[in-house]
Amino acid sequence: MGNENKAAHKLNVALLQMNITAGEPETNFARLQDLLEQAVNAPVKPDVIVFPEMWNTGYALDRIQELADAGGARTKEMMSAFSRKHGVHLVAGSIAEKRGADVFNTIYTFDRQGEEAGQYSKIHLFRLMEEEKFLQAGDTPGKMSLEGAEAGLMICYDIRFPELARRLALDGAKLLFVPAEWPHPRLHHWRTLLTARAIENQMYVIACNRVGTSGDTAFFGHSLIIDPWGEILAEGGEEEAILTAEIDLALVDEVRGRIPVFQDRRPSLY
Ligand SMILES: O=C(O)CCC(=O)C(=O)O
Repeated sequence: MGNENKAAHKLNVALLQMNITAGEPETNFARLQDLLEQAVNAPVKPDVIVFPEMWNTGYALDRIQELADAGGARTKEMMSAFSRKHGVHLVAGSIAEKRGADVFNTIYTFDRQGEEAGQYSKIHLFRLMEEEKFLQAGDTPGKMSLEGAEAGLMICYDIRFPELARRLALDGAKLLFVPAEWPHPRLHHWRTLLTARAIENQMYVIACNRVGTSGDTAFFGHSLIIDPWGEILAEGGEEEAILTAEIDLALVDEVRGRIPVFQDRRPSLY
């Protein structure tokens, strides 16, 4: 397994900042499998691997009913087997998931034994990409457990809603995972919002964006791993890449001790 000697609170994180071909799940599954193999065969083996949003179909929303993964079955089978084989946690991006007559934008997560460790369907659908016309919104905040720590799950547009990240932090999250398909020209918003979520909640923010183009829309990558003090530990460029960083969960408590924001809140006033 490789990482047995590390302190329990230290984790190596890898982000698969991949290109996604809209409407071609076969191409995307093959690409993802290739990147996963690269990630687990790197000199420093990851403890947790994160993928971008809607990586199976991209934003082929007009065909999403036929393209979405029914019950997430294909994704779950592949990811469960991979995480078990390699003893790695997966935050398996999000996929277009067919559930009954509806399609959701859903994250599945898996532990080192290949068991499902929590899931989340996007709560805030993004009108600029017409998500609300084709997708059903989730109605429950997303959480997973990671080596005994709580982590929150959010997807892309969700980061514009600070209340959701705060709710997850109040419920015990020390990390926040954010799969995304965030396009140009809003790089400034992406970096600022993610950094703010990390600083205000004194938590790790681990955000995996896609690269490449889809129609007229260009996605800039710039996946980010941000520590609870707001320092950027890793940031992607605009090309396909695997980004890595070591995180130390002990830093969350240390930063929360440095500035006691959670003790000083006055929720009765606002
Ligand atoms: O909020 C934004 O600017 C981008 C959001 C987005 O692309 C999404 O949620 O898919």
